[in-house]
Amino acid sequence: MKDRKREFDAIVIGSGQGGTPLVLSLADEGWRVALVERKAVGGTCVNEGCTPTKTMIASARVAHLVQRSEEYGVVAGESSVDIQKVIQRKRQVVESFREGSRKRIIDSPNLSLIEGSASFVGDRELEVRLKEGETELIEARTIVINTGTSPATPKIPGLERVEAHDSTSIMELDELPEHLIVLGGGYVGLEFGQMFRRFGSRVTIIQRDKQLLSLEDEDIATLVLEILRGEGIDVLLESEPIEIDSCEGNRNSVRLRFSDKEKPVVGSHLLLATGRVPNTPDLNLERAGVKVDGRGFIEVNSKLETTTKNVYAIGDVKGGPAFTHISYDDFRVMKENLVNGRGLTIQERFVPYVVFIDPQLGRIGLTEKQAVSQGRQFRVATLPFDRVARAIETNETRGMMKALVDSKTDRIIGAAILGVEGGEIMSAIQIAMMGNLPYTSLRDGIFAHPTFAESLNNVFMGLDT
Ligand SMILES: Cc1cc2nc3c(=O)[nH]c(=O)nc-3n(C[C@H](O)[C@H](O)[C@H](O)COP(=O)(O)OP(=O)(O)OC[C@H]3O[C@@H](n4cnc5c(N)ncnc54)[C@H](O)[C@@H]3O)c2cc1C
Ligand SMILES: NC(=O)c1ccc[n+]([C@@H]2O[C@H](COP(=O)([O-])OP(=O)(O)OC[C@H]3O[C@@H](n4cnc5c(N)ncnc54)[C@H](O)[C@@H]3O)[C@@H](O)[C@H]2O)c1
Repeated sequence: MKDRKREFDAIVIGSGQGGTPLVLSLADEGWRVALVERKAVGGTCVNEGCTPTKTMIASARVAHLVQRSEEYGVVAGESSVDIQKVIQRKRQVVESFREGSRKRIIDSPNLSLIEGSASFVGDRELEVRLKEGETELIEARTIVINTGTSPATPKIPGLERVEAHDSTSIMELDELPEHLIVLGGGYVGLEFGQMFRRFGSRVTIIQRDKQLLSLEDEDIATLVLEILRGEGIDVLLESEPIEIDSCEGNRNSVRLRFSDKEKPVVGSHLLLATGRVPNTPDLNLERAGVKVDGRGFIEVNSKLETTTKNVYAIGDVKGGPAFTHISYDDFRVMKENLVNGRGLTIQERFVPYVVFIDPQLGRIGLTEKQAVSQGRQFRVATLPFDRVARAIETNETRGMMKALVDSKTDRIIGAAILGVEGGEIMSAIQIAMMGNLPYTSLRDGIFAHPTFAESLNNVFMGLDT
């Protein structure tokens, strides 16, 4: 134990997507700040989430286009994927992001980076088990928890006896899986499933629910299913293994058993993509009086205040939508409230997101099923991508656009864009929603030809017929 307790104006636990900009801003304002991080600066997004996956997905898209080159009249010859080079490229991008972030932290006056694992001793005091083995006590009048989540491990008999990968370890494989079994048909399962299929692996996705991407509308989920099956991915719906074992005499084989009626699925590698759990058990939150919900997520009000005065929680650890841009918005709220006493809340903010399969699924606002359950009066506009000029010209016709418009106000209340650059087109719709424009502004707006955005004219014209 270090003998001197250090005191700060604020301590942030976890260098996630909200915590890192928050410590930099507070230090900039002259606060004496400590950032405690137990693994790597940059948190999940930079080291294990968005950055590495989107870098590898870019490689997978190139592999896919090479395989399709003859459709464009280009003869590319034999091609293969060098997974080690793919991984090397991913490591370089991650390292550049992480080191950039680390340098900004280290160079910031008033800011101390403490590398170790923090847990509460009291409501203003933390003990940090430092990486080099010692422990240190630190104290502050303001404490912000930004500790994120970790991959969940489902309770399935036999799982402990096989080698199972999570979203982090699957990006560090020595070789391409011959047959990857993906358990879970959510964001992680679909992004990795398609990626490895495009790298050349056989892929089977096993999903417990009756559709992929459980929260999405059925028409969108069905189209996603068709697209993935069209690329040769096996998808089992309403399937949940009851037991897992390894095939006798073959260390590298996993076998998933289902109920008696279904055949077992055997593969070379297993990826668990069944959700994430909050990083709260190590924090000793009860010593600070900070309450968690039944799943361990920290309870906060709309100002991100926990049940303990001057202790806040931001990002994934508070539950709710788990995206980098949401954690970053928590930072904006936190900073304005701490520095300028503005009393901002996270109520009624936009929650856009993109599932980075190819074609992408960009989403904003209500789904149709949410709009129905809220009793909203609305109209639905749809347009298949094979009626979009740019999509035909670029031979990327898979997908559809779907938008919901309030019947009384003509305002757009939700959209799902499943198509190439779906995230960018969704963002254009989001800007219209942010500006509270009626759908007619997009129907009648002049957009450059031939862009994907131009098809916003056509999708909303559908409401007039
Ligand atoms: C495979 C994958 C792909 C993803 N892709 C996307 C995407 O494309 N777009 C998107 O918006 N989101 C994506 N996400 C989600 C995104 O990564 C998270 O929403 C985001 O990182 C949340 O950040 P956060 O601020 O909550 O904390 P995190 O980024 O999770 O960081 C928390 C930090 O706290 C540290 N920590 C935990 N406990 C302690 C402790 N006791 N002491 C000290 N430090 C501690 C951890 O080591 C970690 O560094 C993806 C996630 C995964 C897993
Ligand atoms: N593009 C992005 O923004 C992006 C990408 C990756 C991850 N993320 C974030 O990470 C979080 C975690 O993603 P995820 O895909 O792990 O979780 P998820 O909750 O999105 O999906 C998990 C799926 O696994 C299924 N499942 C659970 N247990 C199962 C079992 N035993 N057998 C079969 N199926 C089972 C569930 O029905 C669910 O559909 C997401 O909520 C998201 O916020 C975001």
